[in-house]
Amino acid sequence: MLWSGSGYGTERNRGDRNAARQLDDDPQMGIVILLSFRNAGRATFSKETGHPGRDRLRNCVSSPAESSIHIYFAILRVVPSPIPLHPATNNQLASPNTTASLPMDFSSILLALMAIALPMLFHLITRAKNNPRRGGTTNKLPPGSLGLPVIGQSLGLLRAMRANTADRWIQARVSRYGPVSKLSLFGAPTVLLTGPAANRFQPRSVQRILGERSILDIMGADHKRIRGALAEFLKPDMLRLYVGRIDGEVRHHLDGSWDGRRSVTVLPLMKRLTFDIIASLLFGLRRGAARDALAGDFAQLMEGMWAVPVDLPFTAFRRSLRASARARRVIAGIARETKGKLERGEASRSSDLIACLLSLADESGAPLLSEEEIVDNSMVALVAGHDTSSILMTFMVRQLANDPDTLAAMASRTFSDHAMADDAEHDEIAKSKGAGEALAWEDLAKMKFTWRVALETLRLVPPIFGNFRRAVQDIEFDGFLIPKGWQVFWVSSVTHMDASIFHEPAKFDPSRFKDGSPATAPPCSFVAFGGGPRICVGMEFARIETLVTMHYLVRWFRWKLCCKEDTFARDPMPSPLHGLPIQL
Ligand code: HEM
Repeated sequence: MLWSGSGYGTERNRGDRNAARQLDDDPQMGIVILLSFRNAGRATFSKETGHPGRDRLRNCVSSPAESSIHIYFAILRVVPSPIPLHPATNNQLASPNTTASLPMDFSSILLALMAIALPMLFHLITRAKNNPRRGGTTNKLPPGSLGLPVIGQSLGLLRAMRANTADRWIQARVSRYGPVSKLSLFGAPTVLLTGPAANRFQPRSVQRILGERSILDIMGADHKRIRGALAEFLKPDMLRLYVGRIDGEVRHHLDGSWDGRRSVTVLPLMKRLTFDIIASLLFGLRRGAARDALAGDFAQLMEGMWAVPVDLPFTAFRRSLRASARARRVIAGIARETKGKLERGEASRSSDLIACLLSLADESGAPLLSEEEIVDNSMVALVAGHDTSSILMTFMVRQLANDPDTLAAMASRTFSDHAMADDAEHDEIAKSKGAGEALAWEDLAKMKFTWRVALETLRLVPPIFGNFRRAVQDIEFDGFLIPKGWQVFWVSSVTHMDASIFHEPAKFDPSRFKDGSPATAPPCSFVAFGGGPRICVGMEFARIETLVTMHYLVRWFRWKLCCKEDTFARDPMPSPLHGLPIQL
């Protein structure tokens, strides 16, 4: 529950500078956690080699309270944690050896001392302010205990996450204190909220790796302007032009990386496929060395997004910043080239995202977005777009491996009963196409059941664990006060697994999305794509690439899971055991 930034790591490092500054300005800042998005729950704690895991977890929070959280995690970094490795993954906790490999120079020692002192001070100040005997606001704060200074309930939660029992951990709090409760996490006072109503807060974010002018970092009119610009390209009217190009990427990928193999590992392949699709559509990058290099840079960039934001040699964060700088140079170069092409009439607004953004002008005819904004938001779209859909498709493959009825409703159960499967929607569509003919927009409209399967998969395993919001003013929530400046965090599990909203919530039942959304569900109940003014702007894009990919997968392949143990971890994005190896 500590990762943020729409789950793309987009907020992890945000506000590193601001955080410390704002903490000074306002010692009362804290975190509010909205437990309304699914918390599938397990954070892995990794090697100190820059692998995501613990590094990721410790850095994803970037709020006014973030500095104390980062410092808290710095403690975990220099002091070996007593918490054991979760057996289900290869990820390891930092051992004394791995910590010993850290450069324990003066800055590390200073960091460690600050790590201990600042959160404690912060905790004590906040506690004092909230003490009723001192005229604080405790009487309006929710029930619950802040626990021990600095540590609070953090270790209990972290342990639960690593054991993939965070859902239960949270549910236990809800049973004990009700839907709104306070606790202390990572050195900051925190409020847990549950229910659809909790999904309606405004986010804040700052992002170091993706740039300061990204949609994730800005608010108000600027957010509207940039969102409007991205939506211009990501709207259905525009995307319908690209179904053929996506179809080409999918078929090329399946031909090259799946066909003729006896087994494949799904998650990394899906990541590469979604990267290729998005690089092609957003940047017009064709297959080849430039695209491969950018894919490498993005993989490195992603690792650092969940790393401690300490810009020192050999850290994942430093590597990520460097990869980000390289990627930005490439994108800036593409933007310059595209500008030239637009001027010479060799490209049009609909060529790709960059051409579209460059073509937009305000009422006075001036460019709507600055060059920096174009680069930053292209970076966001690339990160946001490929790390999410890839997870959705991976978990659909996992589901279909053990769910022959769902598979049969999508395509024939086996290749041999093909002729009998008249009602299977992908077989129906295929019958209407000529050999090798690409799918078209109209075909996607017929894939209703497949999209329901996707939505149900997203309900059970939302790629985005949650996101941060910040109270821009004092808020009354359910009779309790969320003070201005407190960070608010929503997670999806409680809402998605709420039996009063989703009947038999643990059951995989695509029919609950028959009309596109659960018939009786209140607004903000299905929140895999978020909700409100920050709802995912790439939803339609995700729908298209998912449907096209699933069409060819279920028509061309049958598969079995290789691992007997069918588990997944939150790393912090959901990640099936060993990346989901399957036998084809
Ligand atoms: C299955 C796939 C996807 C899922 C589950 C997903 C989920 C989300 C979620 C939960 C948010 C945050 C909403 C909030 O804070 O309330 C979000 C925001 C966003 N998504 Fe997606 N997303 C997906 C695919 C995509 C794709 C393909 C793109 C781009 C091509 C994209 C671009 C964005 C952007 C730019 C935002 C920020 C919107 C804003 O702040 O106004 N997403 N997404």
